[in-house]
Amino acid sequence: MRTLYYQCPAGISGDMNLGAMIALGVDPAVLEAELRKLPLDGWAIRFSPDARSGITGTRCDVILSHEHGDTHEHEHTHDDDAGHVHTHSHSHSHSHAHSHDEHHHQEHTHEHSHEYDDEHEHHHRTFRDIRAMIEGSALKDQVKDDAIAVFQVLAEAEGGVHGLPPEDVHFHEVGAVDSIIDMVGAAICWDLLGVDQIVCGTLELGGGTVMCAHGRMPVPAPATARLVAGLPVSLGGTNKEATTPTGAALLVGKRCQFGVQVTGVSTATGVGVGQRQDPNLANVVYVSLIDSTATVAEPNGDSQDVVWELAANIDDMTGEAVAFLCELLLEGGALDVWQTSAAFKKGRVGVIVHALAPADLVTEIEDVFFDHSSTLGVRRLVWQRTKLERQLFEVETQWGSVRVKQAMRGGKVVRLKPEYEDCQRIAREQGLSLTEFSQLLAGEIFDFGGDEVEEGDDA
Ligand SMILES: O=C([S-])c1cc(C(=O)S)c[n+]([C@@H]2O[C@H](COP(=O)(O)O)[C@@H](O)[C@H]2O)c1
Ligand code: NI
Repeated sequence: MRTLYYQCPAGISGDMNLGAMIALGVDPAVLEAELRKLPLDGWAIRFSPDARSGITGTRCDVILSHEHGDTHEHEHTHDDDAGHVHTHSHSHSHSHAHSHDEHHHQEHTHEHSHEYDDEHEHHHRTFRDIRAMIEGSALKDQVKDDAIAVFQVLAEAEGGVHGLPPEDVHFHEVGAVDSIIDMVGAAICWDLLGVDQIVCGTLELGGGTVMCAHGRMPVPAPATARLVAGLPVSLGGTNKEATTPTGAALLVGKRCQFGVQVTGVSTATGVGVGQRQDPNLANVVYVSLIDSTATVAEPNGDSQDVVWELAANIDDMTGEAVAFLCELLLEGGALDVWQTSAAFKKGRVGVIVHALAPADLVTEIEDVFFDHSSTLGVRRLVWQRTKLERQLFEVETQWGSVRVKQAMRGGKVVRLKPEYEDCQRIAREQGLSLTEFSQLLAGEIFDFGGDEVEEGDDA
């Protein structure tokens, strides 16, 4: 299970997220090659080292060129307090394409005076258009699903604000090419990083007001406010727009879990730098990749990992039904399954069924509990586990082949255990009790020279 853990004390926006993804290790050339699978022209993407309030990280700039043959960079600075500060001396204005302030543009002056239909040239897009474009591309299915999901939640939020069905939401700024790149780019990066889930602590929204196509609006902007309803947020950490609708949609659309515990090994960290210098707080997002299945080597040669214990109280099932449940839990990938006896309320005597689950199978094993027991709830507990190094060997004995599990500590063999299934098979064949056979075998296996064989992880 690979978790992307977002810390957003200065909020999040689409470009901050992409900067963090590159800082985490995504190859910018691979990201760009994937993005080129979209039928979009007139854009380039640039990543550069930068810093905010002394915190270094990666900054993302999406550079747009006009679609009418001009090749100059389309770089605007938008200051959310001052409104649009860039100057266009030519006649068109394309307010929809101006992502404000945080959105990767720098001040510029246009000297030319061409005329064109702004709505047409800049392709104002509905959510329906954007979804069709993504669906029709050669992107991976997982990427398409995530990209559409993040646009979907944004369309629902914008639709709620403007009184439109999500399909018909007209993505003003958000429909601009740079926003599509932010959203689809995020989906590509999550896929490249092998992310299974994303988790976030408290999300800072910011404060003050912001200028956009609707005029001056409060922060959080109405779409952001809708997106974060029900989530743990903080406000007023700065008087700027900290979390944009795009940033919030990325988290919500990817079904981010807020405030939950994450355990595992931190394999990479990345800092994404926002466009704005903010005197009140470092305008960056911190993202860590946590691998819950990774094993950490300890100095003494042991290794550590994390396992989950799932448990359910069962007081109304037959012994046979409980045994069947335990079998299915093991078949479902539980590392171990055991029962403890307990007396429950109303004088009911029953069992607690415990299953030890690797981090990447917690949901599947929980499903087995719900599908095959009468329980109404499954408890979860995370354990840090120290593991001895283990090997499984096949040993040729005078009675046939026997698998033997060997545990090592500090380079020495500290346990040797023949596999029960092999022992009972041979005990039957030889007409011996299990104890008798085990004693006969003991003499042989302490001096074996077997071949290592594959074993599944177990408790
Ligand atoms: O132009 C529109 S419709 C618009 C709507 C809203 C709402 O909340 S509704 C907000 N904004 C502002 O535009 C910029 C860019 O946002 P991105 O998500 O594209 O980064 C930002 O300041 C929004 O608050 C625009
Ligand atoms: Ni809007």
